[in-house]
Amino acid sequence: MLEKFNTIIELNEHVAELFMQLANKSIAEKNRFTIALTGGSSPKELYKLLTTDKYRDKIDWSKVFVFWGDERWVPLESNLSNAGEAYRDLLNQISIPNDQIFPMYKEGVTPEEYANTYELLLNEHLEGGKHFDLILLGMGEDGHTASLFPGEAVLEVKNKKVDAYFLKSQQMYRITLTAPLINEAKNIIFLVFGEKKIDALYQVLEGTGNYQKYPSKLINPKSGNVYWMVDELVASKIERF
Ligand SMILES: O=C1O[C@H](COP(=O)(O)O)[C@@H](O)[C@H](O)[C@H]1O
Repeated sequence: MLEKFNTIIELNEHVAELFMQLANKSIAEKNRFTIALTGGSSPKELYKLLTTDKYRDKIDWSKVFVFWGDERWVPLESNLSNAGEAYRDLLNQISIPNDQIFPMYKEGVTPEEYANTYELLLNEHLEGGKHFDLILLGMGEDGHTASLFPGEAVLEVKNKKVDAYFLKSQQMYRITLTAPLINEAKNIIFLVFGEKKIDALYQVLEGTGNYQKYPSKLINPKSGNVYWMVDELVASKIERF
């Protein structure tokens, strides 16, 4: 489902409403809500919005279990840490038990070891060991999502839920949910806006390039919903509007 908004403010309001509805529905039905957060710049305003009076106390955060879609292998104090950003913008402002938050980073272990541990955490906490209630995703200017980067072997991984690898182009380790696991989610929300991503969005949604070139093309949930939340500017090449 592709939804276009005149402004990024309207887009974030709409996503915050949807987030609240999905959380409340899931908590009413099964007493918990499992989410994977995204990093980068795209979710910043959404996270802040969720801490405002309009949303903060309308979600029972004590029933929310927070994971990440991907992470740069850096300590949470680093300004490159996706988890660190989410703590600052959202998690430190809400009443959520600390043992329900699972950053994708741990001091003293290798990224590969922690990918295996994270997989066990997912087995334990997700419905059926694999179904997130909601995964938030961003998309880079190169069409990557989570840490599924163009041309990387991680794009072909089928037998793991979480993978870690050294991303040469950025000279750092990345850890990420794999595409098969992401596609088991009940709901996926992509947040994509701004002029710099016009071409990537067009290529992913309407272009002929394959997923090795535009990894976001891998995201196609088996039976869940995928919402592409875009602003007018980024969608300017998309013909279906
Ligand atoms: O490296 C990453 O980039 C993507 C996109 O970031 P954005 O700044 O363009 O929103 C992000 O979704 C991912 O979590 C992050 O690790």
